[in-house]
Amino acid sequence: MYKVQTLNNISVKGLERLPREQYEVASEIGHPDAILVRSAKMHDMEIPTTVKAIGRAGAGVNNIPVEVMSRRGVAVFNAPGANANAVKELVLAAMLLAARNICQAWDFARRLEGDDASINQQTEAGKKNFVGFELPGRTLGVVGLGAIGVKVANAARLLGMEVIGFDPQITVRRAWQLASDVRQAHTVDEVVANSDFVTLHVPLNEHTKGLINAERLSLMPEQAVVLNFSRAGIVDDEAVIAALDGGRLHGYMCDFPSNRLKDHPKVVTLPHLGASTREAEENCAIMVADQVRDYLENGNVRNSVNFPDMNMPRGGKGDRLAVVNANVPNMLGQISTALADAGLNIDDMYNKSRGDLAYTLVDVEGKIPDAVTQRIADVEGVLHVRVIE
Ligand SMILES: NC(=O)c1ccc[n+]([C@@H]2O[C@H](COP(=O)([O-])OP(=O)(O)OC[C@H]3O[C@@H](n4cnc5c(N)ncnc54)[C@H](O)[C@@H]3O)[C@@H](O)[C@H]2O)c1
Ligand SMILES: O=C(O)[C@H](O)COP(=O)(O)O
Repeated sequence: MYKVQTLNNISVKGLERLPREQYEVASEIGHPDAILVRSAKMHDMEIPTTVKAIGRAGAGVNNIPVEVMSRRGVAVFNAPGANANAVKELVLAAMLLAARNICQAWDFARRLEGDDASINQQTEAGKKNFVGFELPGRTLGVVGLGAIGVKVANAARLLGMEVIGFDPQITVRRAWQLASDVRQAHTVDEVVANSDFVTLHVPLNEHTKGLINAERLSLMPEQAVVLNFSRAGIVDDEAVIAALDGGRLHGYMCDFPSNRLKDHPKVVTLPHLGASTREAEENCAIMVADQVRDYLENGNVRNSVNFPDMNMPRGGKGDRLAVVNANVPNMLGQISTALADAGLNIDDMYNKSRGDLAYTLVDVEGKIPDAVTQRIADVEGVLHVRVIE
């Protein structure tokens, strides 16, 4: 029986992928084999030594101590693209909210008092304060052309906007998906200097923290709009507030409320709603549950952020050994010697590396005795080893 701990609400559609006969799933559970999580912060959490996999039912993994997990040989998975449409739709909504001053105007309308004739009179007198602008012909700058950025860029083209994008590590797959008339920028500065709207779709890390700062805001055209549906921290809140108060920025639309931001008249903060659609929650949960299950039951790896992709079909009649180790010479030699010394014949073997980490699956004829597993676990550089029956 595998044990899976959930740290957030994970869609039942995903949990249903873990059959009850084989899986015990609960928010509180001893000795879990895997953890399923959304945005719960795991950096200060004591992660049990029994954990072999962490599945993030979503995109961003900045809430997970990925490097620490890599050193422990724990695989971390996410659900790339599974919530991209949900975020795209919210970004489009936010662009329209900003362009037409909808939140401010709605707020005005909700505060109207008096009889209907008076409300009508106040409406007609007040509407001049909310005159907006239209999207066709305006330029949208997209920083980060991954699953979400590409969808936002393509949708903006269909709305008649010019689009300029920047992503120095764009994948071939995303480049194929991107509308061919999206202009390529070579720096973030080039994006911000040429965009009426700038939208951010990059992970939060040491390179993207404070990506939109006072200097970059000063390059933006007058009355531009910044959209941040990626992470708090990618935008310097103080710099944005200064740019809004100084009249350079028209608005700041984001998914991350804070005391400084939430009541500002030119800021709209939503409560981290980007991925909060039924469809996205289901997509993410299903994708990550399937991946974690395949890893626990077969050792296969798909959409991990720290392990190499690996898919070795189960054909053999014996045990499968899964070894996570440092990516250094002679590890395979030591693993196969330990098996050979125990008289175990290798049926199939697959080894791949990713950065400092290497991962090996070995199918043997017969059962692997505990002593052999222990001998391999004791090899210097082996981070984690397990036998899958
Ligand atoms: N608001 C929400 O609810 C919500 C939902 C989903 C994702 N997100 C956030 O959005 C981020 C992006 O999600 P995604 O699914 O598009 O991820 P993704 O991995 O598909 O795309 C990220 C892209 O950013 C690019 N990139 C990385 N560093 C960059 C830099 N310094 N400059 C330019 N490009 C850079 C990468 O090359 C990649 O193409 C996630 O990491 C997450 O933090 C938020
Ligand atoms: O990175 C993500 O996928 C989003 O921020 C979604 O977070 P959530 O799963 O907590 O809604």
